[in-house]
Amino acid sequence: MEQLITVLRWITAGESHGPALVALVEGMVAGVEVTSSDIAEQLARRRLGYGRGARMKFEADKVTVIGGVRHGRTMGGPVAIEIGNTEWPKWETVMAADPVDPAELEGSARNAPLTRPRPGHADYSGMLKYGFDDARPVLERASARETAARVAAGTVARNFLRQVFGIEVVSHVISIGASDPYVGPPPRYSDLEAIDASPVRAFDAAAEKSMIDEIEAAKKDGDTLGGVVEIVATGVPVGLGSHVSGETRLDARLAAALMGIQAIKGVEVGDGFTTARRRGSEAHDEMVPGPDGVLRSTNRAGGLEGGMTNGEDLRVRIAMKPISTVPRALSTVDMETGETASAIHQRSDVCAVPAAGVVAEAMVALVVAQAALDKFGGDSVAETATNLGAYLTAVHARPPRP
Ligand SMILES: Cc1cc2nc3c(=O)[nH]c(=O)nc-3n(C[C@H](O)[C@H](O)[C@H](O)COP(=O)(O)O)c2cc1C
Ligand SMILES: C=C(O[C@@H]1CC(C(=O)O)=C[C@@H](OP(=O)(O)O)[C@H]1O)C(=O)O
Repeated sequence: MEQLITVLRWITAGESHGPALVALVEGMVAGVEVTSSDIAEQLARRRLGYGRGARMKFEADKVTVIGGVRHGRTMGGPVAIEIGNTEWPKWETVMAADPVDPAELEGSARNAPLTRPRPGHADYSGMLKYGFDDARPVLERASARETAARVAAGTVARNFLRQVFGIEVVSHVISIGASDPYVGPPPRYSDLEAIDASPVRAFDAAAEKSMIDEIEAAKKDGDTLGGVVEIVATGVPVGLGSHVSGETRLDARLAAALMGIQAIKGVEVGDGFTTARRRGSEAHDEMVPGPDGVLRSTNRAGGLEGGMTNGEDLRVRIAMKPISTVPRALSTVDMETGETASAIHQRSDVCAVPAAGVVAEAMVALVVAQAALDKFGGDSVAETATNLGAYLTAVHARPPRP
């Protein structure tokens, strides 16, 4: 029998302008408290952010939980969540699943073949790989609209982590474009409300102003921006993940999940790139005996050593590239004629870094929940909590107090 490496799995389906997106979460224990409004609340956070495009203003995310939850609690089976696209009526012919009468599509601007691939988007490689003359089927699935489904899946993981472990996940934007980066201590979960109230999801007023100035300047120039986001998980017990192989290392799993978010081009664990410039004596987190076990004087490692959590806050950063649908359209090649052309540009976000932070929180919650279920197992919240309790009793007894 094939070895089952992980218990928790998730998958999404659906296109940007299709009728709906769907998220499936398999392997979640029974008894996790989750409601449609919890999911809607997280989805609303993803839509916020200075610099997002027109679509975010007129579209709504319509949440329906279609399986796995009864009266606000998971039942142990796969959780299925549908997010209706309220834009669907405009696209129901162009994106119809069943064949349509060609006469219905004739003259439709929305159905015009997209043959001028955007440098930086999935258009070009997708057209060649899948043999399409039109980039539509590629961009429909490459689009970060899909991240709404990830946030929905992440809500189930988030609630599980809070309920059983007291783990909370928070993110904040460090910088946008060339703005002055935030330097200071990482936020706590209690700071999340204030961060969400910031139009750029900044933790600091000076950094916020610099980010907004950057977005304004880019918008004026018909340009787009990326940036850096930090994600922190608090309350994580020691020992999630494992050193025994590459694929069980939690830093590797987090990096893969975060890199899987559209437009994310870099992941840093703890002080990552800064640590590479330090000497060993200044790079690690020294240990001292404390009343409740071992204490650390710093957390440069971001709570991860040997692919395992070490009991400190888990801290990772992601680098997002600028949006590739640049209003001042970039040069490309028309795939129909072979001639030089301007890349597709209809509408777009100027900057989606604040939204990417909310998506990254969801991915961190899913990966940490997966690692927690790998370690503690169980079929119900109560069973996982009992297993956790026995482990924590053993952990807290070490080392012996002098
Ligand atoms: C929240 C979010 C919103 C995005 N919005 C846009 C957008 O409006 N226009 C665009 O061209 N790309 C946008 N992107 C990025 C593209 O989806 C992404 O660049 C594309 O799928 C190609 O993948 P890659 O950048 O990972 O190579 C967004 C990404 C995220 C995470
Ligand atoms: C719809 C969302 O993001 C979209 C992500 C996206 C892209 O290319 O990734 C392009 C834009 O879509 P459209 O081309 O239809 O304007 C964004 O609005 C969303 O986040 O819900």
